[in-house]
Amino acid sequence: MRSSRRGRSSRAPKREVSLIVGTAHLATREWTPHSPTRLSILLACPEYPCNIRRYFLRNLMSNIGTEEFPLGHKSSRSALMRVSRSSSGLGSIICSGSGLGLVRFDSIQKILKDARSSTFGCSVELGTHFRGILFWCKGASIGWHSDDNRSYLKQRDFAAVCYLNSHGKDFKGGAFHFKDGEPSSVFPVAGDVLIYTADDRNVHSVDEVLDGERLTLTLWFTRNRAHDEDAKLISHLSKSLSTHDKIFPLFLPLPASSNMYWFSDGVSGFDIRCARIQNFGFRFCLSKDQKISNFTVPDDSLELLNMPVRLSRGGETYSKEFINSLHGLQAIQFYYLKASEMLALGRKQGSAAESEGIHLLKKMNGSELVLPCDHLLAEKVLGSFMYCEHETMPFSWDEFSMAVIRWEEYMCSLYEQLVMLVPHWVTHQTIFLVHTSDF
Ligand SMILES: O=C(O)CCC(=O)C(=O)O
Ligand SMILES: [Fe+2]
Repeated sequence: MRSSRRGRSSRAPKREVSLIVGTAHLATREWTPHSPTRLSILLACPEYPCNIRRYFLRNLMSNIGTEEFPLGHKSSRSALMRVSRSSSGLGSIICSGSGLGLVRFDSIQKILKDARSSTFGCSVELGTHFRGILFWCKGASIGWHSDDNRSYLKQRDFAAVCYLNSHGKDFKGGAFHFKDGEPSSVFPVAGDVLIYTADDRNVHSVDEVLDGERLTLTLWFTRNRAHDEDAKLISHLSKSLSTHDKIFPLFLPLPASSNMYWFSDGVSGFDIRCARIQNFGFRFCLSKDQKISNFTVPDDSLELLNMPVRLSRGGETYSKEFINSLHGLQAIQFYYLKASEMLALGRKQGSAAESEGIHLLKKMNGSELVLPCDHLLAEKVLGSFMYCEHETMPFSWDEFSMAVIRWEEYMCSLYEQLVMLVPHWVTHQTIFLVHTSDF
């Protein structure tokens, strides 16, 4: 469905260069324009507003690991699928306890800020009005619009859309179009970044997502420092770090209320955590303690997903207790992301899981949680892409155990980075990339 069709702006400068296509080099943070002539026109523009209105960088983020990036957010976000498009802003990511990706947000933002100032010639220090991961479920689309097209959005000056997964591979549909100028269409590929001015020189739309889930990291930059979200976020983050002296309360996902994960079409419904876990072939089980003490099942059985759970698969239950269902889901997602590496590593090292003392409790009948989940509806809403992703992957508990250990190591390393970065952010009141030599 298309909406708010708008004409081309009279503000468009005469000597306009529509687009620069370049290849970014992450190591040096430089990029090579595919057309040097265009670059010299670009460099001749001293101030904003300048002649460049958009900028398309292929492969800017490929080395950053786009698939890992949304991992924490994928499992911590709530459903909010009534509108098909949901977002996990940095604020909500921190508040949900899933601080993962924050460090990555920071490095990506630095690259984008550099790209923006060299491209758009904007000499004013820009603040970040919003950065977040946008999830586009099946059925999501957005009609013709410019990103500052509401009075409350006027503070947006530049948009940067970083594609975290790929058209054709991860989702169908979901192509991006500019109403005029080049490129007229962009078919997202993980790692590509599109930067454009938020005004009506860049009227654009996104086609309906026909299947799968489209993921972007979207940032809006502002010249009005009063709308910079950094100060708020830094204050929240430094409070969290000082309150929690251990990594886990900060990094493990704290669930929202259960109805936030519930999707209903009015007749039946499903819990997004259940739908996702069953897609991977797992089931949630009661924790050991709940079995031993005469645990009373809460009236709303979905509340059990906010309590410690265990995971089972094919009639076997894994002994580790996860602090809640989102924590278990994160471990599963990490396993599938890293499964091929784990397989290779496992073959080299033998059964690392056994040496680390992880055992399976076999055939624990009766402890599986019976939860309401309409799988046909889940498939209809989330798309069949979700249901075929992992079918071909052979599963191994040993490798799963290794993945759980690696996941925790990975969270610890991010936490350590955060502990070093936050004091710098507090001093400068901005989230920025601090070089390790400055620590
Ligand atoms: O995700 C995209 O390609 C563009 C998104 C967009 O237009 C928006 O969020 O305003
Ligand atoms: Fe937009």
